[in-house]
Amino acid sequence: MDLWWLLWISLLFLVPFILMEISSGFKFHFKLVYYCAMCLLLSALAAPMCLLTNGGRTVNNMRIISRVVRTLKYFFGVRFEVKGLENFQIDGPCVIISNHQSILDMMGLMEILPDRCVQIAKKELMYAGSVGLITYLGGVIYINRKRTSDAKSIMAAVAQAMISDNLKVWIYPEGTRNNSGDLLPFKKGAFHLALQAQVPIIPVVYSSLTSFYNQKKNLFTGGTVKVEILPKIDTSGLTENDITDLTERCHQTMRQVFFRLSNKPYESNGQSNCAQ
Ligand SMILES: CCCCCCCCCCCCCC(=O)SCCNC(=O)CCNC(=O)[C@H](O)C(C)(C)COP(=O)(O)OP(=O)(O)OC[C@H]1O[C@@H](n2cnc3c(N)ncnc32)[C@H](O)[C@@H]1OP(=O)(O)O
Ligand SMILES: CCCCCCCC/C=C\CCCCCCCC(=O)OC[C@@H](O)COP(=O)(O)O
Repeated sequence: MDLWWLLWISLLFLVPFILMEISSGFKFHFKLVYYCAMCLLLSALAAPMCLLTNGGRTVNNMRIISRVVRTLKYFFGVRFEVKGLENFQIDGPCVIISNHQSILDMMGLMEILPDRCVQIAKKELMYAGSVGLITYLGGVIYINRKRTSDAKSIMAAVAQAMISDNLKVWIYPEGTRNNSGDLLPFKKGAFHLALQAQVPIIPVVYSSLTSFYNQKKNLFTGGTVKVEILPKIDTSGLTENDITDLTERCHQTMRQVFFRLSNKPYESNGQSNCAQ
């Protein structure tokens, strides 16, 4: 008899827990699918607008794309508090580096995207249906992360194009999405690029998304993202020998701002600053 009571009582607690788990997991995955579907839909809407306005692949399409993608935040209850927009107001090209936490970052990217700015993306994105098409039309530069020599020669060509076409280039120096609540070590491509083109670097930091978007906890609700555009870092006169220092300096600065914006105490003994 005692055993039966125990069983009933544990069921009383277990069933709602299991149901809650299933439904929150379901809700999380449903929302992610909804997000991807919205990206595909908005890209499919933006593509003909780009083609009709600008005819083909050009950075001018980024204006249309950013305007369309900015509507996404209203569907997902995400808000942005932006500081330092004036730091984007520099004449000529530059390399913009920012932290990359999830596919939701496309909203934060498009929220503040300056004029004449293209992004570096993994080549797999080209095959993401209408999203692939819109990235192509916007002039996104694709790299093959599995072939360092290819990636390097593409980046060298980008350095030339930045100068000749007056382009800003947006790079996620962590090289992959990272929702760990810290920054990954930085890869050096962005810094080589800035030095080769002799252009400044503008760091942009987004606060941690983990309070409202967390894959481990199946959490995806609405929330506010703090964004800070930091003052430019000059690279004139620097040489290849300064790359490691420069990478480390940018990583440290951005990591401090990341912790501050995320209301977390700064841990100075975090991950090594440079990718090995
Ligand atoms: C609604 C729809 C939305 C619409 C969205 C539209 C917008 C879409 C936005 C999409 C957003 C999508 C976002 C995304 O898709 S994020 C994923 C793709 N992006 C990136 O990976 C960018 C960051 N990665 C890098 O910068 C890497 O360094 C690259 C990729 C370049 C190479 O990486 P890899 O792992 O292969 O090599 P390594 O970094 O270990 O380096 C190895 C060695 O080479 C040296 N080296 C490196 N580079 C250069 C260079 N240029 N010249 C000379 N040397 C160079 C380097 O110092 C090192 O040497 P040492 O120092 O050890 O001696
Ligand atoms: C007809 C073919 C249909 C294919 C459908 C593909 C489904 C994909 C649909 C929507 C994707 C919406 C994603 C928005 C753009 C996200 C860009 C992005 O964040 O890429 C991740 C990349 O930064 C780093 O990748 P990894 O973390 O290294 O991995």
